[in-house]
Amino acid sequence: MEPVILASASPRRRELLQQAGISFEVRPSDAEETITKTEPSEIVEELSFLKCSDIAEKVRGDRVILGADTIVFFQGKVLGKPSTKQEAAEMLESLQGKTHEVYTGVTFIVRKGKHSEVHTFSEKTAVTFYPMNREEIRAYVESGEPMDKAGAYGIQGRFAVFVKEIRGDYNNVVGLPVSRLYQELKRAGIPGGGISHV
Ligand SMILES: Cc1cn([C@H]2C[C@H](O)[C@@H](COP(=O)(O)OP(=O)(O)OP(=O)(O)O)O2)c(=O)[nH]c1=O
Repeated sequence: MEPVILASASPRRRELLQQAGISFEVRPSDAEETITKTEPSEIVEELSFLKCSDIAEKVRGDRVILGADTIVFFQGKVLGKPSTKQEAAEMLESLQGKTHEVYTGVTFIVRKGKHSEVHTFSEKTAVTFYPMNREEIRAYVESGEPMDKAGAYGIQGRFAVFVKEIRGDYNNVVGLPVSRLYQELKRAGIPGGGISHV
């Protein structure tokens, strides 16, 4: 089978696919991320579809194209990637000491001849932070780690010391629920669930 085409610039998604043994090549999408939904699961599913279909339109042949999107959801608000350090600090100030949810939406399109099958799903993980003081928030923001991450933190980085508890798939927080993805690829009839046994 040809490698999966990953429609994402996220280094975390690359690492997770590598770890899972799913062979892939990268073709990031620059599709505009327009939201028409209100439910967090629908938002991430819609955005993952936008990224995936953007690349699916640009590639030829029988291929599997994969897109994903991650957001943080807290008290009815969607937190994406912060655009300034100030915004990052505000996000962390609101999340510290409390529990929020991380949603990742995944779409993969299976192209066979003239036919395309679209598969979309999302996963939710609840994450609880320990309380953080001003100095801890300031120092973390200064580390630069928050800026390319939804909710202004990376569970896989130095932020780990502030994570009290998680409920659900850890990899979903990092940006790609690989176990669910593997199950869905298998269910869709992708040989070996996309894992190459070479
Ligand atoms: C909550 C959290 C998010 N993130 C990351 C995962 C995603 O890369 C990012 C959310 O932004 P996304 O818009 O989902 O993805 P992206 O812009 O990085 O890549 P692309 O659109 O090309 O697919 O936040 C972490 O790395 N660790 C975390 O703990």
